Amino acid sequence: MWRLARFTASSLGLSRRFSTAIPGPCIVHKRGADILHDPWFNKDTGFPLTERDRLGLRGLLPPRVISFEQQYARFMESYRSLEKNTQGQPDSVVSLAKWRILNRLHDRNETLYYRVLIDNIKNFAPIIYTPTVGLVCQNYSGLFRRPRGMYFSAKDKGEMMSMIYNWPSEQVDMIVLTDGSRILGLGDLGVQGIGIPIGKLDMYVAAAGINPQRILPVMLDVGTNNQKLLEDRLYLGLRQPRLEGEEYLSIVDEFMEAVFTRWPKAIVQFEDFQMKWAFETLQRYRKKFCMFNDDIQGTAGVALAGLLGTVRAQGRPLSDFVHQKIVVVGAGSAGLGVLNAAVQAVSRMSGNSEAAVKNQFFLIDKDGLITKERKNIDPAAMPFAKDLKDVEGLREGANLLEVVKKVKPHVLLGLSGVGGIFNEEVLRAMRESDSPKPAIFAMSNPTMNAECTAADAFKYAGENIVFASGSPFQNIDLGNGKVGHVNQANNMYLFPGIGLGTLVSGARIITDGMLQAAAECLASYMTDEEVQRGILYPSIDSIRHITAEVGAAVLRAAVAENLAEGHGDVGPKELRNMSKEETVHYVTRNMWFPVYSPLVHEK
Ligand SMILES: NC(=O)C1=CN([C@@H]2O[C@H](COP(=O)(O)OP(=O)(O)OC[C@H]3O[C@@H](n4cnc5c(N)ncnc54)[C@H](O)[C@@H]3O)[C@@H](O)[C@H]2O)C=CC1
Ligand SMILES: CC(=O)C(=O)O
Ligand SMILES: [Mg+2]
Repeated sequence: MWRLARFTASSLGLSRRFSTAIPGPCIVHKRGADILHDPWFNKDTGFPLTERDRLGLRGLLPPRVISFEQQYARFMESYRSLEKNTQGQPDSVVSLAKWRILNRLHDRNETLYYRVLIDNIKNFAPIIYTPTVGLVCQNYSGLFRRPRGMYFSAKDKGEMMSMIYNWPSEQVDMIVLTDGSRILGLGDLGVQGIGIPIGKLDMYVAAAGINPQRILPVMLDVGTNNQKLLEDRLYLGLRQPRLEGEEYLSIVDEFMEAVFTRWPKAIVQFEDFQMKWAFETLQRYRKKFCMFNDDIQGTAGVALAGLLGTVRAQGRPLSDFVHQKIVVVGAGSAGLGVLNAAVQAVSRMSGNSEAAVKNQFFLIDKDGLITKERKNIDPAAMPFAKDLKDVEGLREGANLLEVVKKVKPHVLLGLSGVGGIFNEEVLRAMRESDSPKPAIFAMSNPTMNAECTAADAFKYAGENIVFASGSPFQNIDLGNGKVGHVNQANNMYLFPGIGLGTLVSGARIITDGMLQAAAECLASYMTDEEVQRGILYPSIDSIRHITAEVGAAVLRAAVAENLAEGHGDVGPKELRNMSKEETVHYVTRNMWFPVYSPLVHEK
């Protein structure tokens, strides 16, 4: 049962008032200490006297009832004292201390946790998401206190169909799944990669208002090839090399079958799989199950929106995108996803075939510029390999500096996972770019893996650049009142809306059309005035608003493709008849918002 409530702009971090859904009374079958130990129901000292009486809580709590607002203020006070007390300590120590205090609240009282997260998303996203989540994964075995999510391992083969019923929630809407094989730019972290699905799903709750009772972080532990972890006596995962080939795929197949048998309407987001499995599983499942790969498809949409923004920032019409020279550094799942989306966009804009519009793109991997001369070229990178006759003065394997000097690109975009690879020389070479406003996108995560820092980009490539990074950096003070704006080009601007829009449309698959709608929505979100100032993406403070817009765009695309089967009591016909504004309202109405709901019916 759902009631509508109206919240003020400040309580939701939104630019305008809008309605969202809060749960009505829920019936709790537990009693006494079991309720206090269940973070979903727990209100700590906030239980009103009637609930204490009727749920067997009398005497289990100190007598005074503390309001939600007071609890909130108390938590924020503790958080600020922690900030004060850790001043001067190394960043990693401070970040982990902040993660611990948030995680403890998450373990204890989910309503309060998600409320502080939503209201302080700008400050807390870097803790629960990138960059700190990377550090958490690296130290996971030591930080582990209580399990969160589900673990399916190679040893569970044949058991997954029954195991899936061990999850206590009746309904699951959103699953984020990893095999831990490529965690951010940190490589194979095995079972410790579970931190990523947890962080992504926290963003789902904060940004998309997915009900936290209906999320499920999942680790598929098929072993690890990380020798250090295999030798670590505290390592919590399987101590065996990663499964390969059919053995690997049979584990993923079994998991997918189990999930969709129990929850046919769930959505599975694949996250941080090494490239070969990222592409293979996407092809294998995308027409069969409701799933997408965030690193390939979410990142592509966010990068494309940013690339279109850089055209507008140059004061040029969007159609000029077809003339932009773009160097992509990193030929992995993310880099190739971006290139595929960019090629599709240019092909649409120019009316030429995809094969005919690749000249403006240059792809570099660990062995330098990829050309047709390359031996054993990865099939996924093949379409972007340069013909040497089209790149006069460049050679197979040309290094990044040579390529930048020769091509003079409008955009230099890094998805290599290699920190600092956009060094002083490379950044200085971008001063000779053919663009009046060269763009530098250092998209690798976490911060230490960014291709360059914001400060270096503005210092060496010039104050006139447009800059974006995958993890957050502070804006740069350029002196004389001028500010070098730092954008966060991160798939967090799209994946929550892709998931939410798909969920409330009731579509059973996620198509290119739905993903394209998401990217176009993000691309058109900023005003010309903002884009001229180098602001390509909205502030994370307005993440719920942008997610509602993206979700509605995804939903409308699903309707247009005749895929929307409806959700809850809203059928396909009603979805078809909704105006654009009504779809945004409908999506927003389906967002969960954390408030204490009554646990007993009023007499
Ligand atoms: N900002 C965002 O939203 C996102 C950022 N990423 C980041 O992108 C990075 C890469 O992710 P994936 O593509 O999935 O990884 P991947 O492992 O599939 O690909 C990495 C690519 O970088 C290349 N590379 C390695 N060393 C290089 C060097 N020295 N010079 C040039 N290229 C080099 C490799 O050859 C490979 O092609 C990670 O750091 C990840 O965190 C990924 C997805 C989204
Ligand atoms: C942001 C993200 O998905 C990544 O770095 O892998
Ligand atoms: Mg990822």
